[in-house]
Amino acid sequence: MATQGQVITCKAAVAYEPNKPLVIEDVQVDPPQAGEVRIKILFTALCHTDAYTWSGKDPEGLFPCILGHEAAGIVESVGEGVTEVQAGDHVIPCYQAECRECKFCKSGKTNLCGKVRGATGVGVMMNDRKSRFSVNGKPLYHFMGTSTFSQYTVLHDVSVAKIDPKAPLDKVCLLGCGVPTGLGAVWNTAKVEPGSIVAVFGLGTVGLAVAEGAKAAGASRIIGVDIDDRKFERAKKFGVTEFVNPKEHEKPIQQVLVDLTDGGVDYSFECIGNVSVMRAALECCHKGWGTSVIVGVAASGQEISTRPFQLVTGRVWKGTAFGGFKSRSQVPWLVEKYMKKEIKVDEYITHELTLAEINKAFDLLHEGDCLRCVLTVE
Ligand SMILES: NC(=O)C1=CN([C@@H]2O[C@H](COP(=O)(O)OP(=O)(O)OC[C@H]3O[C@@H](n4cnc5c(N)ncnc54)[C@H](O)[C@@H]3O)[C@@H](O)[C@H]2O)C=CC1
Ligand SMILES: N[C@@H](CCC(=O)N[C@@H](CSC=O)C(=O)NCC(=O)O)C(=O)O
Ligand SMILES: [Zn+2]
Ligand SMILES: [Zn+2]
Repeated sequence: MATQGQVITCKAAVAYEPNKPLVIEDVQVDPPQAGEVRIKILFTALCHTDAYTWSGKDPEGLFPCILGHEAAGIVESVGEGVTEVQAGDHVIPCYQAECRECKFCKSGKTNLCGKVRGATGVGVMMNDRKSRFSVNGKPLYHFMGTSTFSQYTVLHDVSVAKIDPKAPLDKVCLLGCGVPTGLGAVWNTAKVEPGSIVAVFGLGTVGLAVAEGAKAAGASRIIGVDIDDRKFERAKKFGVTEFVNPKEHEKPIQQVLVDLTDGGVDYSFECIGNVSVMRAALECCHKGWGTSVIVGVAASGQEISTRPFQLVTGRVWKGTAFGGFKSRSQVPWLVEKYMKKEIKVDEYITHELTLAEINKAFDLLHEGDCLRCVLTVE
């Protein structure tokens, strides 16, 4: 490859400061070092977690940086010792790594991986604790170990899932975050059984994927809760069977749901990132067994609370990261499921723009009818 071993200059969207428009810059991307992979990103979507970090409310948010973590691309070159991918492979960057060797990976109890998390949380690569990105000689921080708002990016090899080259990258880029998170919250974290009553708080991409997962799991009722009525019609296509808008009720939403379900739901999922809603999601669960899963990401300084009695009386409070999926092992499997039309992906894409239009894409993300906006990066 002509670019192998060379610094590549390419376009990237740089976040210089919280909430200030991203700037499309010519950035320099260093070659991958040992255990690293340089990827040509072809498509990236925007996730609300990008917006959250950009807002300045993420305690791990560092600036200037290159955001982005829901993407697909092709390996451009690999560093020394990389064996599982090679130039030309089609891949999905995985913000949640899977090394298969660390205490977490070997535990069989979690999809979290400890190998590179200490570096990805502070915006650098593990090898030399430095960034592979710079602009005019000044380093830019990496984000979530992925930084996909760039035509080229460098990842740790443990964060790269090799996928079927026949899969359409402009669609399967969504399998880098939101859709697997919702499906996995149901299948892996909650393990919803057939016949269950499920409540989904927040009907964005993640909440709709929860509904899709719950329908596939055989839930008998899937109650969608959202403050925006416009979300309801679309949610039916993802499996939501009933809708509740908390604004239309005087009683607390947890009481509304308890009354609707003869004592509470079997499973609830908070897909917003609002700590008051997290409490309601727990408290609408059935005494003795109801389980609530926190999926939404809440801002720095926010804390959850409830009466311990809620747990003493058998409700269970859990959380999920990337839906509990082991990234390198299971993202290719999710891609296959999509290819076999067993899971939706296209249906979550409501907008398509280019990397140059990224600020417009963030504006869209905050409007009610946008689920995922896919950017063409090339
Ligand atoms: N745990 C994980 O691994 C992941 C977490 N996330 C997080 O999941 C959350 C949801 O992401 P998206 O679906 O993309 O967001 P979104 O913004 O598209 O959806 C949120 C929905 O919640 C609704 N909503 C807002 N306030 C509400 C309230 N008080 N009561 C009821 N509904 C309300 C909104 O109208 C919207 O429909 C975000 O916090 C995101 O950061 C996203 C991906 C992975
Ligand atoms: N830096 C943030 C962390 C926010 C968070 O919880 N991220 C999720 C993924 S959200 C994807 O869109 C996650 O998987 N967390 C596990 C992890 O190891 O980061 C903060 O501190 O708030
Ligand atoms: Zn995300
Ligand atoms: Zn690991």
